[in-house]
Amino acid sequence: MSKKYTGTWNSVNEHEVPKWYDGCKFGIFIHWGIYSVPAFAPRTWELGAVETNEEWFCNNPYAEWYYNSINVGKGPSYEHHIEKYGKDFSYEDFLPMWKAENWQPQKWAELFRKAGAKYVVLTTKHHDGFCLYPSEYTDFNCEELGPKRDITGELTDAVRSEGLKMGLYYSGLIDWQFANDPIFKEEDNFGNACPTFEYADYSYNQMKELVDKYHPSVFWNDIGWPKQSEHMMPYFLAHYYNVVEEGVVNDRFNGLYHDFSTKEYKQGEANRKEKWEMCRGMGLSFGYNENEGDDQLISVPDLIHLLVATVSDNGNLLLNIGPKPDGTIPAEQEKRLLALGKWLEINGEGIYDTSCSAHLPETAGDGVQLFFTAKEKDLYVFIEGLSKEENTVLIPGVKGSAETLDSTLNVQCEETKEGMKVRINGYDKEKHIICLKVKDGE
Ligand SMILES: C[C@@H]1N[C@H](CN)[C@@H](O)[C@H](O)[C@@H]1O
Repeated sequence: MSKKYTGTWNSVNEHEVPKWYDGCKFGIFIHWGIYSVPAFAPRTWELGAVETNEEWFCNNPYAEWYYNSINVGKGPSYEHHIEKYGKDFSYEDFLPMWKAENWQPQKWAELFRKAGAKYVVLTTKHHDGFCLYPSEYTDFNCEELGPKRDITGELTDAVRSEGLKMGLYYSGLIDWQFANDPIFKEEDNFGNACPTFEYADYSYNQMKELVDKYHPSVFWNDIGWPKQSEHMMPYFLAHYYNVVEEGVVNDRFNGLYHDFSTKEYKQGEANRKEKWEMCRGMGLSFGYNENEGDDQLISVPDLIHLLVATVSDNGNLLLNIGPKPDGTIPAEQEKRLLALGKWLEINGEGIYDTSCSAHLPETAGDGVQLFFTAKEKDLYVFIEGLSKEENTVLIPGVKGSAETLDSTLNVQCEETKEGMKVRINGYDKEKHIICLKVKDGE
């Protein structure tokens, strides 16, 4: 009998992170919207690398912030807009250009499965207020305008048919249909971006309709929750968990509640003692940015490192894709997803359904890095930084014998007083990080 939650903090605080979310380790974030048409942002900084002050908001690398980037009236995106479209061309004028004419949700879902992802999170309403589902509370949605399809409904069906979990993103506190003063500083707006009871009711009703229509396995709220309806938060959470027993939420609810905490690029703190999730784009943007070609995206080795380092630290990686307005996924992004999937086909046993090991990451000399995960008593050792075909690596404090998850490698082990000395033959750089399994090694 599943637990029934009531609309009190005591009740919802009994909720625990469901095992499926911890075991999944890797998901696909999708930012698709009106902003995918202009698809423009300057390539400046990773979030968290600099202060989010006026310089950030007037040189915002997030292409999905295009509305605000022209609303501030200065900076590269503003100048680009005036030059390419003219000052009388409004953000909403892009809507008829978003046709999704080549969109095949099943192809997306198949690609996500091949990438080794186990869950997906789609933007249902980003800061521009445009809804990627037929909301009862506004006609500013993708069934009435633009693609004229229920994007959320079609993608949810396709994702679930491929055996992946479907999650939904909702911009809880910024909605430029309700409050659209230009944002120059985070503290001025994020804390009270839409300060009306009208918006508080609107957002509560939309969040509830998303739960009731799509039963999302993840409810990924962004920015925060309206102060005017903070007292309603436990009611929303109780309803969500009662409707979606496996449901899980992130930590962007005014710091009042979370199942898992989030990092975004360099912003946020990860504490390996609790479940957390890293989200980022493959470049500096979530929305598709035409300025980000193949050589400006994260490399495959760095992507595999990010996944291994995140998972070994008790995190999940939510890697974003920014589709084009016609519904295709940029080739440079698809290439990286397939490369990650190929690596996971060989090494996924050391990633999926693992937990944090008692062993902390460490260096093993000659630029070799070691990361660890555990699965009950078995220990998985990830070795990064090999360069030669034949390598000898000391794994400090580890005893027993190891086998490699990559059957094309040859591994010999020797027990020494410092730990396990492994000789690895047959390495080449296309293998990136390799993984050894030490039976009963945890
Ligand atoms: C996942 C990211 N979250 C930030 C807010 N920190 C958004 O401003 C950004 O556009 C993206 O949706």
